[in-house]
Amino acid sequence: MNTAFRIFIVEDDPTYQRMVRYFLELNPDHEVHTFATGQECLDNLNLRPHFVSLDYSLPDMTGEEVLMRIKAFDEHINVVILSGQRDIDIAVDLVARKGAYDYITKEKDFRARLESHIQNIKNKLDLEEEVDQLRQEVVAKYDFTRSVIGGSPAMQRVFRLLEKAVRTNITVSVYGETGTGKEVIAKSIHYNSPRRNAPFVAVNMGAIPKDLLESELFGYEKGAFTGAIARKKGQFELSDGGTLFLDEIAEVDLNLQAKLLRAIQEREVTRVGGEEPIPFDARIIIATHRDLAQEVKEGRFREDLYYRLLGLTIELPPLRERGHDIILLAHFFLKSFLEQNHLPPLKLAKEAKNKLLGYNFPGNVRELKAIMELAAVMASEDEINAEDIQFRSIRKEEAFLTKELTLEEYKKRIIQHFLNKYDQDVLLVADKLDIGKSTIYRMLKEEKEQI
Ligand SMILES: Nc1ncnc2c1ncn2[C@@H]1O[C@H](COP(=O)(O)OP(=O)(O)OP(=O)(O)O)[C@@H](O)[C@H]1O
Repeated sequence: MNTAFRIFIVEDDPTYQRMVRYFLELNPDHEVHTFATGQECLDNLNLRPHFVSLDYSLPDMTGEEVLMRIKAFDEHINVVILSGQRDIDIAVDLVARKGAYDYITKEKDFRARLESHIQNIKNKLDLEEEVDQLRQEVVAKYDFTRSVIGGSPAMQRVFRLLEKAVRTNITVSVYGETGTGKEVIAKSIHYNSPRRNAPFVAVNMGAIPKDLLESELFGYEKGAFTGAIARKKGQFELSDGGTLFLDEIAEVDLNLQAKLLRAIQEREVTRVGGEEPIPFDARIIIATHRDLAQEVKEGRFREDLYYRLLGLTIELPPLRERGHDIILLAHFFLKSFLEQNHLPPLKLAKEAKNKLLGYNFPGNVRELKAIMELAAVMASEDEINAEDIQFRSIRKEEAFLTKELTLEEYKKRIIQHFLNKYDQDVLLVADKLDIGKSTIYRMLKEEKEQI
């Protein structure tokens, strides 16, 4: 702890009071205050003691009453009851039911026990401080103005939606190819929302075997099935107060979809093998790389669940459509990798940038991250050159020609692709494709009219 550890001794026996004060003050980190009555102690609670040693029998009120009023003032104050032999039963009850930290009897080992309690409470407070600090760090990490990198018009649109999403509890559905950052977006929403101090729980529906998914989501009661040796909470319950991120939602089978719908609609779950409905309060964020509307059309996804989950829709564009973001992200990943590995800075050569800009990134941002990390390792001297950038994607490029469009439609797609790639810069795209800029303007006008 950085500040003094503040101790209240509430004790009407002056000899005891002096003795306890003496040995506790031997530790220079302790700030000790003594009070002979319950009222005096209560009057000074604004000093915010970390620890109160409370004699059970005081002249003006019982230890129970003082305890209750301390807890009503601030339930985090740790109170140890000092009791005589005849009050032990009451003291035990105060620990079990009224929130006292423990009780001590005034016997030989009294000093050792008091000191051990104080040490435990200090450790507990240190841990709480550490957890708080870590929590702040996570929150700062997911401040989306810093953690989600992107300056392209497509990502600016995403940022505007993120700002709207964090203000309410609306369900959010995130669509995007693999590696486009769906989970990063979900975390950013959580850590920028008022729910940031409650849990963010992510469940990858595609990664859990089908027959385990239900108990994973909803939990189970002891004896619900062979192997259920103790009751277990499900992810819905664990996300209470926070955010539940259901990744790869399209992978859930129709049977479980019905149960999901019920849970989300009623805002309560029933554990497998249980009867009692358990309410939960979590914001739901879903993600998929599939076209969920198409899944509905083909009968693989329930229409009612689809509409329930739709909420605010965020479409993450593939990296190849984010223009200069490729370079922003490349620098970002390069810098973090070098920092994490305590390596000196590296520049990114122009040819290396051009090589990156000309690639279609089937694995999206995740692939770029891996490429940059490898490039940092491969680079000699202080620069990453074109040959340090290695593409090893195992995914095929989009099967462009299998779509069977008309030549005119292909033309539009190609122009649109280049517009996205070069941040809607018509002149640059006209130059790259070697066509007249009026062709592009005409196409854009036609599209507008169709809308
Ligand atoms: N805009 C971004 N800014 C910074 N990092 C990003 C961004 N988008 C993605 N990343 C990083 O790329 C990697 C992949 O992101 P993430 O896991 O969120 O993708 P995903 O779409 O959920 O993937 P999948 O569909 O495979 O589950 C992560 O390391 C993530 O931190």
